[in-house]
Amino acid sequence: MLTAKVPLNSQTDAAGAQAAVVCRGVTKDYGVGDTRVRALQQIDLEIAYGCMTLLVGPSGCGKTTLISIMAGLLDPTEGDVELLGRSRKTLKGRQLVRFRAENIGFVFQQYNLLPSLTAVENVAVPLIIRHQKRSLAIEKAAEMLDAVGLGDKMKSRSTQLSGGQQQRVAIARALVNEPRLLVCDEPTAALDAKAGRNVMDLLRRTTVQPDRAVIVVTHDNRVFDFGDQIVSMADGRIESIESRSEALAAAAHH
Ligand SMILES: Nc1ncnc2c1ncn2[C@@H]1O[C@H](COP(=O)(O)OP(=O)(O)OP(=O)(O)O)[C@@H](O)[C@H]1O
Repeated sequence: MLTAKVPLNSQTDAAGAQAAVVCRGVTKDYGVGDTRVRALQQIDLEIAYGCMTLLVGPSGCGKTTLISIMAGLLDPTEGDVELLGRSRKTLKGRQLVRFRAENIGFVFQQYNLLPSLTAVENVAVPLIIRHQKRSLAIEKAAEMLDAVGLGDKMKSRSTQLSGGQQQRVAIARALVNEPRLLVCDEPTAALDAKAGRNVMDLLRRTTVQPDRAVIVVTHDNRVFDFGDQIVSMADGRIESIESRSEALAAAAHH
């Protein structure tokens, strides 16, 4: 067991399903006084376990702000957030940093790989930071790289990899701690259509599990059919929530 996981969430909905993240009345303001910008307004949202949730909407509608709050990176101005069964208000300072490191993985549009390290060393970084023995960390990282289809690129540096391959290394790095919540901000934006679909397919295969949840912010309508639920935002609010079957039916009518 690599990480101390929090116990399963006691939060249940009417159907008895558990939610990985619950937002209640979440509002976020940036700045103060005349410069104040209300980025989120009264967001109520549940992110179910076992699902990939896509967060979509026009530029500036608040997607990055909302996932930053759901990933425990940003405090809401008002409202409650429950993260993997823990009230956000009970997580402060070093405890919050540790909770994030143990439970939440991040994948960004920019892969943020360290160019002086090999692929396997990049994937091992989160384990080494958490004081895993180097040889064990490299072993675990190699398994993860294999799982994302890069078993033959262990020793490659990022400059020798394609964009899609670098994003797969970044996904392996985000998954090496076995996070229960994976948060991805525009993971396919820098990729061509085929590499984008490969990355989404990989995210689904490796992360959609009964005790995990994945949230993906995307502009990329080429990947909408990968989501189990599609949350559309506009102007800091949630406009609609569609399940996979509804989204596919709507797409078929266009
Ligand atoms: N640090 C900040 N300070 C002030 N305003 C901010 C800050 N970050 C975001 N905003 C504002 O909050 C609103 C929501 O921004 P956010 O980045 O969450 O939107 P987004 O939907 O992710 O946009 P994009 O798709 O362009 O990345 C915007 O009006 C933005 O200008």
